[in-house]
Amino acid sequence: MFIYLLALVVILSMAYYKRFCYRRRRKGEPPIVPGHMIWGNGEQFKNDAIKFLHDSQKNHGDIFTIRFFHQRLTIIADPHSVEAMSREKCFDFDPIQKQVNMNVFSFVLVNARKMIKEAGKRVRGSHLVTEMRRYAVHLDEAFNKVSQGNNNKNGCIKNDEDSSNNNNNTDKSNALVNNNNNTDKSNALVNNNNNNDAKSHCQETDGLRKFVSKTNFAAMFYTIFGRSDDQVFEPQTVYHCFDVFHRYFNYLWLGLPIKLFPKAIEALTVLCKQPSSKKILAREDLSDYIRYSTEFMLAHGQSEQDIMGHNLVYLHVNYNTFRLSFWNMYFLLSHREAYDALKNEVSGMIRKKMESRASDETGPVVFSIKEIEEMPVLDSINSETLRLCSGVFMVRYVNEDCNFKMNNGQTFLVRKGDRVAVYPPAIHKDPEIFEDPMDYKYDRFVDQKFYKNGKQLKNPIMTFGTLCPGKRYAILQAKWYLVSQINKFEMYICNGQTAELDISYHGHEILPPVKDIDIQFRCRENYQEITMH
Ligand code: HEM
Repeated sequence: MFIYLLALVVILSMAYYKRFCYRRRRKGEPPIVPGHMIWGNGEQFKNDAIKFLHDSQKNHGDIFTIRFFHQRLTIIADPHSVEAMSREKCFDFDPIQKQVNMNVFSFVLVNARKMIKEAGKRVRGSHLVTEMRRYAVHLDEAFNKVSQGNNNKNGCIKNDEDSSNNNNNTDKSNALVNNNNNTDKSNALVNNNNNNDAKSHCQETDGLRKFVSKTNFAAMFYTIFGRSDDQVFEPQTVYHCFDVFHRYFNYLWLGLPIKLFPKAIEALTVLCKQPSSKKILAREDLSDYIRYSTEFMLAHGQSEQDIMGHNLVYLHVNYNTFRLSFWNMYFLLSHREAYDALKNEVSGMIRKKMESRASDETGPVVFSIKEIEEMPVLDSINSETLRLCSGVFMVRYVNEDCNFKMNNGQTFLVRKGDRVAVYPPAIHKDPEIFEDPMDYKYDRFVDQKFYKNGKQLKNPIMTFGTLCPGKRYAILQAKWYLVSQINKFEMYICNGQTAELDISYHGHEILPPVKDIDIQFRCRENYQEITMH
């Protein structure tokens, strides 16, 4: 009996292998990277994705096919061919977007192409200006709220008088300065940054990630959905539930049933406790994106559950901006030369604007979107974070057998039903493109061009793929967050703690840290109020 069972198992395994895993390379197809009989290249990828892809590129060239179980992925490793991949008609993003909507958030978006195209306009042009203004206001409120912590009941006070009143934490003050070896006393923006002053100011302790969630994520959340007194669908609850839910994202995306993950069900149940679409639409300060998409979905007969699913997808894409802001802050705080360079850039601009003011002019100093976008140090800092922290695959489904022409003129046959992908993290860490690619260099992108095989890269940072409609909006929010943060707060990492990227999240646009780190912060004295128009 045992022999028969064993024979059956062997026959079934061979049939599975032949049907799903075995493939003979056809003439003209990209080389196949050898892997395990059953799970293909999964383990090599999991152990060290970047090394595995760099080695495969060295051994097989700029295009090759790998396999995760039965799923084949043709990797385009040549950065110059990304544009061609993006333009290729037989490579389709829709099935990928449908897979996320269905497998992770349980809904199908009707007339998805039109909706995404039109809704995407709601974070560009004049909408971008409106949304950024809203974000700046919510961020200010969030900053005031965090600075009204245990020690500083008055929040951010903009004058000298608070210095003696709130001093009830001398020990921490000393620790704060000593731990971080901060020697900067260089300009007005940070004129209280030395031991004596530190003693006379109160500060708060928190996790950096927690701090960014209470400020950046909260401001994004209110910008998206408007303000409300909802007890469940509010930033901190949603942030915590997303944090749990995201741990299972890759499994769900690949099609594993959510029933296998009780914690994901628990988190999703809370995330779905949203107000009705009618209630959300009644909010005057609702974002243009959610207003448009909700009205579109209602007009196409979609259910309340579908609309909730879409709201979560939108929060999910925005969550990347929160992760980006965490890393931006972390790198700044752990590289004081970067911190000081940005601080000087911000204070220099504020000073210049103050000097050109009429003597009776008061109120916040106003930055335009263009000014924020054109700050070279800020731009480089943000690009460097995007380079180091992205984990995303840019994937397309192959909807028919086709010949794909690489940038160098070579043509390869790609099979219907496979997927093609670019893996930006491997390009971002290519030592031929970026010198010392594993190092953080805050000014790496200041007036620099990047080359591969002697040819300049059009887009050295590919964290947003080619399709993301929110790229400019997300970058602008992340930049404004840094400018406002550095203008308003002093912040230090406690006891030289370090944060590590959690590579088990590979596939997510921006990777989260393995764990949070402790920070101390306080509101600057005499900071100049700023705003964006
Ligand atoms: C740091 C923040 C963000 C990152 C890193 C990011 C990254 C990405 C990436 C890699 C893709 C796939 C693109 C491709 O394969 O070519 C994508 C798609 C998308 N992103 Fe973003 N994104 C971010 C923020 C946002 C924001 C704020 C929005 C809000 C509008 C947004 C909306 C979308 C949408 C709607 C798609 C699907 C596009 C389509 O189906 O054509 N993203 N994003």
